[in-house]
Amino acid sequence: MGYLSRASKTLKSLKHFSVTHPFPSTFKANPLYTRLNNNNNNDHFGLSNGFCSHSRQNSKENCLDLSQYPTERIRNFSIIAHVDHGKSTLADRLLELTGTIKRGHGQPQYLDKLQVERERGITVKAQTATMFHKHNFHGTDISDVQDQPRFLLNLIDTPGHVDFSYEVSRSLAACQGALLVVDAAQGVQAQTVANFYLAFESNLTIIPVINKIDQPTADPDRVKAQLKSMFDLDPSDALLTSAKTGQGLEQVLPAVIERIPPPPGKSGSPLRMLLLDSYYDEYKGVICHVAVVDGVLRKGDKISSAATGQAYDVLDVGIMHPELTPTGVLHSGQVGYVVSGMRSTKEARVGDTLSHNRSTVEPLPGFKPAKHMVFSGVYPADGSDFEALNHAIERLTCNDASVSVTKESSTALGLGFRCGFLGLLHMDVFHQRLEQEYGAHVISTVPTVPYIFEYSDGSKVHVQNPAALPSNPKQRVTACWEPTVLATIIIPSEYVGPVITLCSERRGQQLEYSFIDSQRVFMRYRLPLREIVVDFYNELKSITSGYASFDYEDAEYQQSDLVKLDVLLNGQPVDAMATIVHNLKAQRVGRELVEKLKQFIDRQMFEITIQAAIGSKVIARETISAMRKNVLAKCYGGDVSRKRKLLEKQKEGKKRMKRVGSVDIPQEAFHELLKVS
Ligand SMILES: Nc1nc2c(ncn2[C@@H]2O[C@H](COP(=O)(O)OP(=O)(O)OP(=O)(O)O)[C@@H](O)[C@H]2O)c(=O)[nH]1
Repeated sequence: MGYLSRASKTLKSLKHFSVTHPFPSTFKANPLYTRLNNNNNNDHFGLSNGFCSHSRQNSKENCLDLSQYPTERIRNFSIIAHVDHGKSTLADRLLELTGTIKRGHGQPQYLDKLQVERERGITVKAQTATMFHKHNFHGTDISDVQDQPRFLLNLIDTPGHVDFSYEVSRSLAACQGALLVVDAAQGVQAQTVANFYLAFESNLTIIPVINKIDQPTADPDRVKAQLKSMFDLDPSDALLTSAKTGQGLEQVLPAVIERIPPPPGKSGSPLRMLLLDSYYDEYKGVICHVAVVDGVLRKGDKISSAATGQAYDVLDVGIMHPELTPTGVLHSGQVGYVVSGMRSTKEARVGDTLSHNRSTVEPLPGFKPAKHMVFSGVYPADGSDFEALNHAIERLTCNDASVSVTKESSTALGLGFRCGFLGLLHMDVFHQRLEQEYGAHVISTVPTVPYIFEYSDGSKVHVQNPAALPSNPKQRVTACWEPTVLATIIIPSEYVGPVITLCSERRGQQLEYSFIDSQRVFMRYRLPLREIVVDFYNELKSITSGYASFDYEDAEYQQSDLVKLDVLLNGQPVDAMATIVHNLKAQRVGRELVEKLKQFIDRQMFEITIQAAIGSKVIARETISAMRKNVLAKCYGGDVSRKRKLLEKQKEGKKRMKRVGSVDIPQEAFHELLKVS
């Protein structure tokens, strides 16, 4: 079951409980606790020495009395790494070690709770879990584990893919340290570099963890040397672990406690908390994840938002342990959740400062707004579903604050939305979540990057939708600019040639070329964003047999020679298929577009011409000859009910088509166009 549904189930059970019984004043009565305790028998807290040990109830209650954790006994840390280097698996092991989840709980990558994360095996949302751990500082002579001081540890598991680095940077705002996980065989990769700098610039204490040392090709010494040469990290500080076999894991939490400083907040100061994330629950409304920087938050308090000035009552407050666990209070330095009756997504702004109502506090710095790299139209597959899609997008954006949404309309597709995403994977994941979590079927238009066009009257416009440009931009446009990125590419040295060729084909400019060690090359390129959003990474992977790693950060705009490419069906332009391309590539892209469309549009009762044009100049053309698609063609004789079934299926398929003029276009045609670069 996905995280959201599990969390909402928990909330539902709490809600139900509060109707039939007074809300539990002690944790003993909490049904969630009962569930955990029953599930775990003696195992839940008895996994190891030094942890919030004992299965007994009062021990759990002791842990959850948050007043016993002054900031000196709190550590907030993230796990950051390149994709697939083992963050989520390491998080699983730490949750098990501390008894927060049962060992062998069933599902690996426990904190990857969304269906899309499980299906794709990637982390998309940062997830926080609170753990309790007993620790004896070096030199302190406390031999009995029971007498050792207990620490509250907030672990934030972060995504590795470049599209989700906004999640990483937001998570780091709640932390004082980070475990930088590096695969012992693959070594430092592009996102290792990017994540290191994110943590470094946030002044976090970085603990290098060389993971997967169980692999036959593991070479921890080589990785240590890379960490030293690239980041000046002391090789003796690196922890060697295998999250798979458990080797070396016992050093991780002691290192977290001893090396990472406690959070700096002051309990006695007025309340200030940072809104880190939010999601929508059917019953409770918006659930906010917060980091309490100063002061104390209690259930029943009245709080207000610095961004909107709106006041709210705190209806519920607690920690993620790892599910929502009410505690009634959060002290400074702690990370947890707050339910405050927010009903709309617009109220929960990530990066907002929440404080006690009417108190005047300096707002926290918040976050840099998300930078949208790719824009695409999102339309309901069936035009009558617009309201349902509107509702679904509103709910989903509450859980994914990095998507921008504005309404738009298209002559071909009707009413819809223009959405801004952090990258193509982000866009893909957003669509998948709309479908899986909200049952919405959508058609998305060709993704575009945000261009700037200057018109002859001197005005400049940001263009996120190619359809917004006049068909012959050359008539009025005097200059145009496109966004660029600074890309980091790390590859084994034998692949340098093909990668340089690929980058030049994509209009890249090499900025740096150096060796990380005897086998691996580090390259920096400036590339137009348009050239990397579509299929660059796949091609890079394929020409390097999967060994390349790639990351990018946004850079400034550069002047460019851009044209609008229109697609016409039977002479009629389809606004949803228009795209902006570099003049030099227009011919090739136009040809590919019409060929793709020819493959995906079925023959119809009349001839269809498909054209790609710049202004009035047609640069590519294909024709689909007339014919009714006979779905019964292969049905020689046979049962009449079988024929009826096929015709019904054809009718059903037609519902999923978009009619542009007189031409029916299947959804897949729109999807396929996304892949043309
Ligand atoms: N041999 C070995 N495999 C491991 C180890 N740790 C993780 N893995 C495997 O590596 C793969 C990726 O692990 P994840 O924990 O999902 O990696 P991640 O860094 O969280 O991935 P993203 O969230 O997509 O960035 C999984 O198949 C794990 O089973 C390890 O110590 N040894």
